[in-house]
Amino acid sequence: MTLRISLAQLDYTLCDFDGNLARMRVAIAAASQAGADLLVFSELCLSGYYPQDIVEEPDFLPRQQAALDALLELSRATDTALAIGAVTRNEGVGKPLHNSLLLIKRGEIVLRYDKQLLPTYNIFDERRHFEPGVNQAALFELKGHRLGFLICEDAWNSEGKDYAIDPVKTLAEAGAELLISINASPSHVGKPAQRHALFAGIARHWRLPLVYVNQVGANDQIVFDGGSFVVDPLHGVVHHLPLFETALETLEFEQGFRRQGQALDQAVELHLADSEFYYRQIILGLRDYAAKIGFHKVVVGCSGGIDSALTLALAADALGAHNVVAITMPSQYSSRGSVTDSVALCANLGVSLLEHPIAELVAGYRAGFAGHFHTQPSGLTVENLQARIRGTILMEYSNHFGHLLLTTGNKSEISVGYCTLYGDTNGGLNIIGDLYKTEVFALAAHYNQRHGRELIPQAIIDKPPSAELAPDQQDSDSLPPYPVLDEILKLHIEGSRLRPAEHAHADAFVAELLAAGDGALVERVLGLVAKSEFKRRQAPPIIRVRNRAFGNGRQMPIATAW
Ligand SMILES: Nc1ncnc2c1ncn2[C@@H]1O[C@H](COP(=O)(O)OP(=O)(O)OC[C@H]2O[C@@H]([n+]3cccc(C(=O)O)c3)[C@H](O)[C@@H]2O)[C@@H](O)[C@H]1O
Ligand SMILES: Nc1ncnc2c1ncn2[C@@H]1O[C@H](COP(=O)(O)OP(=O)(O)OP(=O)(O)O)[C@@H](O)[C@H]1O
Ligand SMILES: NC(=O)CC[C@H](N)C(=O)O
Repeated sequence: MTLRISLAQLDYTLCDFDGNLARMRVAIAAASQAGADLLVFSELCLSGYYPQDIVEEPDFLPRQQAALDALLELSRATDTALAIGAVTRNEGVGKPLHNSLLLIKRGEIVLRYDKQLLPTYNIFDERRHFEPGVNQAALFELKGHRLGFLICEDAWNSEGKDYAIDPVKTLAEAGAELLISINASPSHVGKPAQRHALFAGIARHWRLPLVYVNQVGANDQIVFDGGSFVVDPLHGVVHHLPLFETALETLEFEQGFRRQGQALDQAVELHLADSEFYYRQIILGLRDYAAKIGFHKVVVGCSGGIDSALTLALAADALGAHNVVAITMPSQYSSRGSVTDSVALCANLGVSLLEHPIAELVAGYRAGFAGHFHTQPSGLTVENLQARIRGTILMEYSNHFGHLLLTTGNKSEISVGYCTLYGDTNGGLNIIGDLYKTEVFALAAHYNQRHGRELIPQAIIDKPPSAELAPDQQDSDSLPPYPVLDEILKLHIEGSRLRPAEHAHADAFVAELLAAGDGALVERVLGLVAKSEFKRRQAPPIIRVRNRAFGNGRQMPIATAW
């Protein structure tokens, strides 16, 4: 018999139980209308993924229960069964909670399954809160189809993780005929293709079709790209929902999948060029961060350099140009281009630009120290003073107008600590902090291409990177050229987590440096990375776009002899 399955790819706000329930209610109405037998939501959909230590708050479970009760009530009015994710209580030994799947039909929970493989690596920390489920085949028969349920990491055993159990095997051997996987799978460059390859392999190996539902949207650093899909054992992934957008779609399943009566029997490829992927992930990341917190406008220091230009351009697309304010703060060391290029950039983007010069403030500060320093501060102290005065001015605009300050450091600078604490590191969110400087240039070029116009002036893209904190200063005075620095950093920070092609490239590049006797340079870079951990610990959250981002994806001590 034909089974109609709806896939609900929704954007949940963490612990907004009423709001999440309202989103689910709309999906239930649409799926019922479409005659769905089963509506599949994503992992932990009632609370959103991942509520972290909020799950330990005494009123977390009662508040989630109220939403669940309302959902059970809603489900009485429809024939559509609902597969949802929720935190449940563990009545046995171990951690007090489970990460569970509940199958709901006509007001009853007809199946409960507790996630068996709990990811605890990189950005994940599920073992901190949850006890794994015991080896259990979560089977349920619906319209003559034996469905087998999984929760996200349950299917990732084959990814070199070497878990002792394989929930997919358990289900296959117990006689599942169609696998249903609910997920909260964070996005980074290369991830959608990785998922397709993994799940196509599973479907082929076990000769089982599969439905994969992911959430979409951003929660702090983490962005979910959605991209839910269905897999046919012969053809691989035969259909996917859009990336970076909410969606609800109803498919038919009998021997294979059908969409609006058409058989889905062709493999579909999902390919976004890296720059476009970064663009879409960052836009969604900023938009959701601002919306979920309640910021409407952002403020950015505009130096006439590439980092602030790209930050402004992305912010203008994410929030609307009228919601972005740029501030130019020329000093005695600022090039003419610093202001003229800023004016051109902001005019192109339609962003308002305010001028707030700092020369007098710097002079006043320097004079104020002279008595105690027995000389006026100079060198690095004055470089940092300028950055801090700018950082303070930006925070004053943020305080006064209530705008979110976007900080503008890229991954290369953040890696080696080439930034001033309480200066240009000030801010509430960093949207380009997981892009190496070479990727910042590539994304700026892509941005212009995407808009069919040179919105970011070529003069900004072409100028040599400079902090402009001292006369004729260039980044290359203190750092190796960015194409060299970035390859060393990629290998050091991301290593085995790089995509194969990136890994091979960085590996060969660094091997060549070492063969050319540049071992000291590599050592210096590694030393700078280690020494600047204290700055990263105090830095604003970064929207994650690569597999290993700074933040809780790379947890390093500060006071270490390593
Ligand atoms: N392990 C540790 N734990 C806690 N605190 C530690 C610490 N080590 C140093 N510190 C503290 O940190 C201070 C040094 O850090 P900080 O004040 O930031 O200054 P610092 O790292 O010495 O200098 C900033 C560097 O960034 C460059 N910069 C600045 C601004 C923008 C750009 C750009 O192109 O974007 C580049 C600038 O040219 C300079 O080379 C020390 O005085 C000390 O107070
Ligand atoms: N003259 C300035 N006016 C306004 N903001 C500035 C100015 N100089 C620096 N900033 C702020 O400090 C950040 C660090 O800038 P800096 O020029 O030192 O180096 P950068 O990392 O090359 O960044 P960018 O490419 O944006 O210039 C800038 O992105 C900007 O937000
Ligand atoms: N929520 C999860 O279990 C996520 C882990 C999984 N490996 C993923 O990234 O897709």
